[in-house]
Amino acid sequence: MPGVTAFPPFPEDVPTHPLLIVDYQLVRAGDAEETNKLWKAATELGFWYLKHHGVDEEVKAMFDMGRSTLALPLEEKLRFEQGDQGFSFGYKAAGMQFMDDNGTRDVTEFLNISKDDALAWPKMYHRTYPSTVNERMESVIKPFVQKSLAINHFLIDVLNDKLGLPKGALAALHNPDEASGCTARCIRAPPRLERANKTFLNPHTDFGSLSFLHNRLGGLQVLPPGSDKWYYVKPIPGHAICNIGDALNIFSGGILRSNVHRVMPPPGEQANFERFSLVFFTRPNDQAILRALSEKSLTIAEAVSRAPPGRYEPGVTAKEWLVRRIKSQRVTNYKGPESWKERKGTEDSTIPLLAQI
Ligand SMILES: O=C(O)CCC(=O)C(=O)O
Ligand SMILES: [Fe+2]
Repeated sequence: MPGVTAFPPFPEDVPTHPLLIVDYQLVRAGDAEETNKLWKAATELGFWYLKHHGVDEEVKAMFDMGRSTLALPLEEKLRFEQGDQGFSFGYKAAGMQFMDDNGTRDVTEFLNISKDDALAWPKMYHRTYPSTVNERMESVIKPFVQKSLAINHFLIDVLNDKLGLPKGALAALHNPDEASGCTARCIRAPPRLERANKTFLNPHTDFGSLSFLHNRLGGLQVLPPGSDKWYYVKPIPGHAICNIGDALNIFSGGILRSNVHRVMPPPGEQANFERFSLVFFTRPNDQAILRALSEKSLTIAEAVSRAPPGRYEPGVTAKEWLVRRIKSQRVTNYKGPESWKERKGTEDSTIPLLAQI
C-alpha cells in the first residue's frame, strides 16, 4: 500500500507476555463474562488488549500527525518544549529526561497535546502547538481525544461498579469539563542505535488513571507481578493496549494494579525502523485529591486496612503528583543518584527496577 511502511513481523523467539483480550463492544453491551475479564486484567496485571474499540481511523490519522510534527526542524519543535517546571503539555526533546542513577540522557522525543486544548479549540486553554497540530485539531485530534475519553470513561465506570463504589464516584473525579492532565502523546524513538540495548523509556508506572496505547512495533515490556524478568507485549493490529496508572491504583486502595513497564528498542529486524507510538492518558481532574475512596466502598476500605498506613494517601492533588513526576525526570533537575527516587510512582518497593531479560 503506498505510504504505509510494511514492518518486519514481531519475532516469535523473544520472551512475550500474553495479555487478556477484552472486547469493548461486549463490555458496552454489559456482557458479564467480558466484564469479569476486564476486572481480572485490571486487578492482576493491570494491562490488557482492547479490541473492537472503533478508533482505528482516528489512530491512523494521529500517527500521520505525529510523524509530520516530529519531522519538523528541531528549532521549530523547541519553540513548544514543555520546560523544566513539570508542565506536561507540548514537545519533549530527546535528551531532556535522565534515564538512570548516572543521569544518562534519553533518546526519545514526544509531543503531548492537552485534552483541554483540543476540546477548547480554536480557543487556547493551556498552550499553543505547531502548525501541523493546529491544522488537524478539528479533523483529527479532537475526534481522537473525544473517542479515547469516552472509552476510558466507560471502562472506569465499569471498574467503579466492580469496586463497590456508588455510581459515578470515579466519574466525578474525571469530569471532562474540568482542567486535567489528560493528554494525547505521540512518541518517536530512533532506529538502529549503536548500543543495541539502550532503553527508550525507563521502568515506570503511568501517572494518571487509564492509558490507551497504540503500538505498531514491539518494544513495550512489562515486569509481571512477582517476576524479575521483563517480557515484551506483542503489538496486535487493531488491538489497543490499556493499562492502569497511579491514580486508579490509589483511589482503589491498590486493588487496581498500576504495573511497571518500560520501552526497549523493538526486537529483531524491527529495530531497523523508527518507532512511533501513540497514547491517550486519562488523568483525574487537576484538583482531585489522591486518596483511597475507603469511605465510599467497603471493598476499598478492607484493602486499605491491609496496607501499610498512608500507602494510599500521598496527600497531594492529581496535578501535584503529575508535576512532581514530570519535573523530577528532567535532566536539568538531576542532582545525583538520589534524584532517581524523586520520580517514584506507585510501584512496589520490592520491584527490581533494573531487572534484565
Ligand atoms: O511507547 C510505548 O509503547 C509505551 C509508552 C509509555 O509507556 C508511556 O508513554 O508512558
Ligand atoms: Fe507508560
